[in-house]
Formats: sequence, C-alpha cells, structure tokens
Amino acid sequence: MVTMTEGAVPLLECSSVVRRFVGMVAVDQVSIKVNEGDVLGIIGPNGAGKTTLFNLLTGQLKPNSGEVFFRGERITGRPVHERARLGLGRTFQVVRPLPALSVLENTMMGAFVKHPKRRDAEAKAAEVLEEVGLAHVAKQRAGDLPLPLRKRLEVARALATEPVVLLLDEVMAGLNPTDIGKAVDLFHHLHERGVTLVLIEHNLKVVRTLSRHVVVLDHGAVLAEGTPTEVLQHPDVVRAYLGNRR
Ligand SMILES: Nc1ncnc2c1ncn2[C@@H]1O[C@H](COP(=O)(O)OP(=O)(O)OP(=O)(O)O)[C@@H](O)[C@H]1O
Repeated sequence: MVTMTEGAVPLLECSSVVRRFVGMVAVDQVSIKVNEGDVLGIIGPNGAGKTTLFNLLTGQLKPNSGEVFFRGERITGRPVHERARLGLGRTFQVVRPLPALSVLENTMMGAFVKHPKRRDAEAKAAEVLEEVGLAHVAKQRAGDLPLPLRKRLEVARALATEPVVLLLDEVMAGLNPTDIGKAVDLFHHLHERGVTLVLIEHNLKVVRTLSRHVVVLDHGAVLAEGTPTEVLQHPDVVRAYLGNRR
C-alpha cells in the first residue's frame, strides 16, 4: 500500500480556480490537493461543477483565474496531451470508444501517448486489457460491448496512458451491484500498485469504500472536505446533497 507523505509536495493541486460559462460560475475559487497514494472522492449534486473541475485539472478547459500544479510545477496553460505525458489520466463521464475499432485498438489510442511505435503500443494495450479483465474481448468491436464492459474499456484506455494519477468521472454510473463490486476491486488493485485516484462518484457506498478523503462541491464551491465519515455527517452536506436525494 502506498501511503501519503506528510508535508510532501502534492502530486496534483489546484489553487483558487474559477471557470465561468455564459451567465454562471461553474467552478468558484476551488482549491484542492491530491497527495501521492491518495484516493480522493469528489461528490456533489448535479451541476455542482465536478466534471468542469476535472476538465480544468486535465486541460480540456482553461480556468478564468487560478492555477493548476503537477508535482509543484505550474501546468495551468499546458495542453491535454502534455499533461497526459506527465501522468495525468482521465476517463469521461460519457464513454466514447471509437465503435468500429476493436477493444485492443481503442486501448492503443491511450498507449500511443507514451509509446509512439505501433508494436509497443499494442503490447502495452494487451497488458492493460489483461489487467482490467478485457483480454477475452480484445478483438471485438468496441461498439458491440455492453455498457459495463464499455465503461471498463474507458478505464483501460486511460490506464494505457500509464497515469500516475487517474481521474475517474462517474465510472460506476449505470452499473449493477455485481459490476460495481468488480469495478471497486479493480480500483483497489490499481491503488495497491501505486496509482493515485480521484473519483467523481454519486454512489456514496462506493465513495465510503474507496476514498480516504472527500471533497464536496456545491454550486461550484467547496462545501466541505475531510474523511468520508466526517463529510457525510456534515450538516451542510446532508442538507445540500443527501437532502436532494431523499
Ligand atoms: N461547456 C459548457 N458551457 C456552458 N455551461 C456549461 C458547460 N459545461 C458545464 N456547464 C454548466 O456548468 C455547471 C457545472 O457543470 P458540471 O458538468 O461541471 O457539473 P457536475 O457536477 O459534473 O454535474 P453532474 O453530476 O450532473 O455530471 C452546470 O450548470 C453546467 O450546465
């Protein structure tokens, strides 16, 4: 098990990031730190700004103000592919494999980030498919996979970039309890082998099981943070988040 080092430079950090869209502030002065070996859960009601925050961290969006750091280095203006090469991996909420390509070829798309030669990318992709339990469907068209396996392919594609930190955007959504259990096992395994995880997750049982720390976003701002137990008992969180779900 990888442990957090007190006082060490955070692996990934954002400081007072703000992102506005027309007529609204989607992310409002958010500062978070992700330490090496952490599993950080990000929760909050629909529209709270969780995916926008991911986009700011990975470079899909630039903040209107605020900074993003990777291992203490400012990366705020850097493009997505450069951040991917540094070790920032992510999945997307809406899984979008290239349907006509095989599972292996889709996974190779991620592997090309670090392995420009086709043969190397293919070997890496095959290794990742073995790890995530998709080796048996490697040759199938991605478009023919059922949702749980498409979600797993999304994780495989991200893992093939060899991330140091993997940002998971609602990878459990739409899965049944058995498939959720398998996904949780996979993320435990990835954490055990040293991958730092940040997960946006609506399933609070999953959040409790996986996360060491939780940040709650509401209306673009951090409403609470702490251990899962602290956060899920916080009166403002119960009101803003759990209250909505009752
Ligand atoms: N590209 C965009 N243009 C305009 N508004 C946007 C854009 N992306 C997000 N928003 C708005 O910003 C707010 C935050 O959206 P975001 O997707 O980050 O929330 P979320 O917490 O991930 O929600 P969910 O749990 O529903 O996925 C929402 O009101 C959304 O409509």
